[in-house]
Order: sequence, then C-alpha cells, then structure tokens
Amino acid sequence: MNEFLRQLPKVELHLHIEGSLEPELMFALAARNGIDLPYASVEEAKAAYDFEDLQGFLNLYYQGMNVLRTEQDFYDLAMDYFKRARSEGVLHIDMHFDPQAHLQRGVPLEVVMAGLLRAKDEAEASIDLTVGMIMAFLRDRPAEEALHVLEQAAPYWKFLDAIGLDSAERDNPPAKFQKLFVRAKKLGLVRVAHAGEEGPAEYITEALDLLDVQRIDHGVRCLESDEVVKRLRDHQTVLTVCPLSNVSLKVVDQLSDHPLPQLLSEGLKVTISSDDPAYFGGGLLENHIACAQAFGWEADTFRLLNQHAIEEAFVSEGRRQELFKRLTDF
Ligand SMILES: Nc1ncnc2[nH]cnc12
Ligand SMILES: [Zn+2]
Repeated sequence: MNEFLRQLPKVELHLHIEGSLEPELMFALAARNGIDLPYASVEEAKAAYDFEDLQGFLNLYYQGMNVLRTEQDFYDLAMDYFKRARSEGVLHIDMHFDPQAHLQRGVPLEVVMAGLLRAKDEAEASIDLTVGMIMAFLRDRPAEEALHVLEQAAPYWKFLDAIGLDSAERDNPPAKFQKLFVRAKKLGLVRVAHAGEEGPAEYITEALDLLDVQRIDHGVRCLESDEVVKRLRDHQTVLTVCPLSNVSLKVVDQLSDHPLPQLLSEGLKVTISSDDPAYFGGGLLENHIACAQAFGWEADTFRLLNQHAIEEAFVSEGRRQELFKRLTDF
C-alpha cells in the first residue's frame, strides 16, 4: 500500500509554504543570514514541535520564518519542498503564503514574491510540478492592514490564483474580513478561507455567505451542524482537510478519532493535504500513509480524494485534463 500511495499521482490544495521550512534548512538559512536561533540543534528544534493548540504552533511558525530574509531564501524554501513533494508523487500544489508575516519583519513584498515566483516557474519548467499561488491574510491582524497589503500587491494580482484567510481562528470570525473579500472579488480574484478548524461551524457559514469563498480550508467542525453539512454537500464545496495537522494541533486526540471517514460518508467533497509538513510530521505522502493505517482505506478512496483535488485545483484546463489522465491510467 505504501508504494502504491507513493506512486499515486497526488494533488495538494492546502500547504503553507512557510510551514514547509524543515529545521535543517532553518539552520542553514540562519547561518547564511547571521541569525541566532532559539535551538541548539535540529533535534532540539524538532523536540519543540509539540503543540497544545493552533496558537502554540503559530508562535513557533512565525518564529521559524524569521530566517527568511532574501529572495534566494524564499526560492530555496519553496524549491526544497517542491522537490521533496515531487519525489513523493505530488504533481500539483496550491501554495498559501503569508505576506504580512514578512512585511512586519521588514521583508519587502517584492522579495517574497520574486523568490516564490522563481521557484514556481522553475518547478513548472523542470520538475513536472505545477503550483498555484494563494496570498493569505492573517485574521489575527487588523482588517485595514490586510486591505492595504492587498492594494500594495497590485503588481502581483495577475500571478495570484486566489486569496486566503489563515492564522488564529478563535475570536477572529470571517465577518472581520468582509471588506477585503468584497474588494478581492471585485478584482476578479478567487477566494478561499480557513474555517471550522478550531472555530465553530458558524464560521463556515460566514465564510460562504460573507466572503463568498470557493473552498473551505479544514472545515472539519462542519459536523457540529447538520445544516452546514447539508449546505456543503448540496453545493459540493471542497474541504481541504489536513489529518496530521489536526492531530498535532489537538483538533482530534488521535487519527483514528478523526472525522474524515464520516465526512466522506456524508457525501462531502473531501481532499487531504499536509498544511505545515515540517511541523506536523510529514507531507502529502505521509498524510496518505497515516490515513491508510488509521482508517484501513483502500486504493479507491485515495483515487477519489485525488480526483476531488484535481477537480478543484488552481490549474489550467489542459493541465487538469493531463492530471485526470495520469490518475486514471495509474
Ligand atoms: N493550520 C493553520 N491554521 C491556520 N493558520 C495557519 N497558518 C499556517 N498553518 C495554519
Ligand atoms: Zn492551513
């Protein structure tokens, strides 16, 4: 089964590129940029990745990305993950990135965008991996700041596949960002949002009603409302579920308790993703393998999940047809 899952053509819709920063690369970039790390070794960093909740993780996530300073750093970060993912059978990644987390450290947007776009172009040209770009906004920062950053990003709108909403969900409801999402829609940008990860099912409804999102990132807490489940099923709204992330952040106690099988049996359009692979115990392949072990899923379930992901991926229609063919032929 593990070899089948490695070879299976896979598509990932929910990946924070800053969350793919492996401790080894963090140390290398810290040395290159003359930055002190709060860890003595890679092992000590890994030992610190033991989280109580989303906020506990976010504290280390924002601290870790402090080593990213130059265009080359962002390129190296992205290429490191792209190559690893490709070697594990991933053919497309929709990548979230967090401009505000870099701007607030004094790293210009141009530096972030140049590094990530160079990595995307190179992956598409040379390693048979396509990449979607999701500019994410931090919901625990002021809505006015997000609006300002969206305007500042005008030269890059044409490179964006969507805008997203992430960071600390509790007490930061989607309604706070209605203006931002209305503006993005006017600009013709597609919208996605994290909702129902730590926040309640009502946040999913708000994201759909007020932000007019095309996808719900996570969404596992939809099961707390029959009404929300029905709506997601009726519209076949995709959920980008991140099983190992939900275990690491204690959304569930253990993977065998995860509601993924129930989400599927409710007829919801489920996909699986890694979220922050460097922090949560592995990338898309590890998430597949863990689900096979926890739920006893067979090949057909994994084919279905990746078919959903291909249907919803931010790719050209030509590439989408090619991905379907590669999945069907496999
Ligand atoms: N799992 C997650 N939830 C919300 N924001 C995030 N940013 C990076 N990972 C995240
Ligand atoms: Zn996420």
